[in-house]
Amino acid sequence: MSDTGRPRHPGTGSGLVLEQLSVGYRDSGRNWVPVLRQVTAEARRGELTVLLGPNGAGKSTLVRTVCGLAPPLSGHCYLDGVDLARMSDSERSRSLAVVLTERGVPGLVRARELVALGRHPHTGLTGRLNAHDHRRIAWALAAVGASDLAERRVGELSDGERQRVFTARALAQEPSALLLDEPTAFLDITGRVAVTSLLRQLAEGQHLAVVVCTHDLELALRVADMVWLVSRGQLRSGTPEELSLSGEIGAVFDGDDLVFDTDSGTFRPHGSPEQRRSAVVSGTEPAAAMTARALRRVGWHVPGPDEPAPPWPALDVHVGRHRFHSTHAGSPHEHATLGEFTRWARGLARERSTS
Ligand SMILES: Nc1ncnc2c1ncn2[C@@H]1O[C@H](COP(=O)(O)OP(=O)(O)OP(=O)(O)O)[C@@H](O)[C@H]1O
Repeated sequence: MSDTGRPRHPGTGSGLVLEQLSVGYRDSGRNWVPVLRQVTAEARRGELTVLLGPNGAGKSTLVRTVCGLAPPLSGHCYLDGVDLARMSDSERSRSLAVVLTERGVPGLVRARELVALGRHPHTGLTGRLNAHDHRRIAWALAAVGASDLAERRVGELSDGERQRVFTARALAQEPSALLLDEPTAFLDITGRVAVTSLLRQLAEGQHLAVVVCTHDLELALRVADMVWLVSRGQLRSGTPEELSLSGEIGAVFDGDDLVFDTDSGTFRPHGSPEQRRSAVVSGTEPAAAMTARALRRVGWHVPGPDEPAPPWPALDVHVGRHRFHSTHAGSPHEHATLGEFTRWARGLARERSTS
């Protein structure tokens, strides 16, 4: 029997298990339309599992079903051997914490108060926090490196800081599994690397099954223990290397402008030299504008303020207050001065025009 007193499913271990699960949505005629059919996969405790797939593949529909916001059309989803569909709402909210993409936050709430909401499934009807609850809130803030943000108002936090606080709220629930939808969506390169590494550490350190739904393909492939790849109604699971070598990542994501390079495990633009040397620059002005200018001078194609950004830039640069952060072929780079960065970018542009 499980901690909740419910029978465990014999074939399932710890973590989140999808078994022959079909998920879908209700159309305007109130009929259920399947999006993913009979998928079977496992997200183990201690591991970071990344849910990937092109737009419209069914990632959000799967997340909604696992969270209990939509019923499975058939099949099961088990958490630590217990069928989530058979859990009460309060049981589910104690075991499974969900961080959805939330931008509309009551700005006046302090970070500590927001994290305290994570204790709600444990505090009973009174909602009164005891010493254990307070310890757990402080622990959750510390676990995401946000103790110094505790008394700050949530509305004043940066996107990256806010993401940490929402993750702390989920951790305060003391869940067995953590499910996050696009946790890096509004972050710059540094923030994306930091949040992804944090989730990796939490999975291992807290022995949680962490499932992250993201479009951040290259970063995901670098840090994921397992990938759930959804496309055309199916889900394939495997390590990033397995899915790269089998050609499944390429089959799903290769496009007119982009090809998956199995040697490096990253995507590269193919086609015109402009695509191969396309760059985007964000960050503090006027340094960002000067950086774009330096990049153009050494051979990069950087769109002007009124031009659309390339969907898959070969070089993604963020100009911080004291450093230049960039991502090229999935690897982060850092330079202290614009001169140093420009020399590095010039070499890279030459490489990319000959390779
Ligand atoms: N309520 C709905 N009504 C109509 N179509 C829906 C509904 N919910 C989902 N769909 C359709 O189901 C498919 C899967 O949608 P879903 O949002 O799960 O994809 P996704 O992988 O999360 O996409 P994205 O990466 O663009 O967020 C899409 O074709 C979508 O249009």
